[in-house]
Amino acid sequence: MKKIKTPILAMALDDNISDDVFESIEEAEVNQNTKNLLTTDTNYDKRPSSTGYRDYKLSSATRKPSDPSLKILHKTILLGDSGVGKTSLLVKFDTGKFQTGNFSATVGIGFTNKIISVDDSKVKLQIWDTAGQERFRSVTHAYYRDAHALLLLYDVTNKISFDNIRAWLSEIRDYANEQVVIMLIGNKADCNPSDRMVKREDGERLAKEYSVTFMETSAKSGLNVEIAFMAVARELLFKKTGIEKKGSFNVQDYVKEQTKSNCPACSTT
Ligand SMILES: Nc1nc2c(ncn2[C@@H]2O[C@H](COP(=O)(O)OP(=O)(O)OP(=O)(O)O)[C@@H](O)[C@H]2O)c(=O)[nH]1
Repeated sequence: MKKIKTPILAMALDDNISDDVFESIEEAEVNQNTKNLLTTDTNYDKRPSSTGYRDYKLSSATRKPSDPSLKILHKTILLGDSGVGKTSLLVKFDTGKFQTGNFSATVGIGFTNKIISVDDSKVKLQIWDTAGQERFRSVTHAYYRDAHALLLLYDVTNKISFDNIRAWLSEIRDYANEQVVIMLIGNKADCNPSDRMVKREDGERLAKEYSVTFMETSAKSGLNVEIAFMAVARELLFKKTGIEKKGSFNVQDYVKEQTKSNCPACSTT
């Protein structure tokens, strides 16, 4: 089995979220285009980073998943305009860190695997961080089709990034699977009230219109970051097993419940 290392594959250990590094290329489906984008674009820096962060994910380790259920990957993709905080959200979730003032646009696409414990099950999310810049759009489209979940971000301090959400949703309709789980995320909720350009209610309204789950997050403060990925993991697990187990799970109710204690300005639809 051929292995490929991408720059974003080392993980931080957590109570219920564990690491899983250097997954097989069969599962990862990293194609040659991606490899090229990850390694040859010299417009940004001599050492391009698929994550936008120069020194993120340079360590290496090899570990095989011992649990056979972990062979099932749930492909989750972060989407949204350049600069909305996709990489920051992933880095925060993965390492618990926020790197301020270190913005360099993501080049192409790269992934991180993360195993999330949901009750007595484990869900393996393969989280793809995409470049928000227009010039990479045709590359990222190719990844939508087999995605199980999409986290679509805008920046609450950037109205244009919010206005572009409709266009993103239309692209998703064109390229993604109908069953894909979509979560709309207003990031940078830590901002000063005077910098906020998109009201939470506007995000909620748009999410309702498209029947998708909504929440506000902050990669800087960590607000709702784990909840966002946990909600996706739970929803995907429910979609896979819910019918057999005759259980019921409503992702919107889950998010509402989980986020209500965080802060009054960060609840959900
Ligand atoms: N205040 C604040 N700043 C943030 C937050 N998330 C990201 N940023 C900042 O926003 C800038 C862009 O963040 P990135 O994570 O690189 O954005 P991106 O969406 O990955 O951008 P592309 O790679 O170009 O698609 C960086 O300077 C971050 O430090 C947040 O939650 N709060």
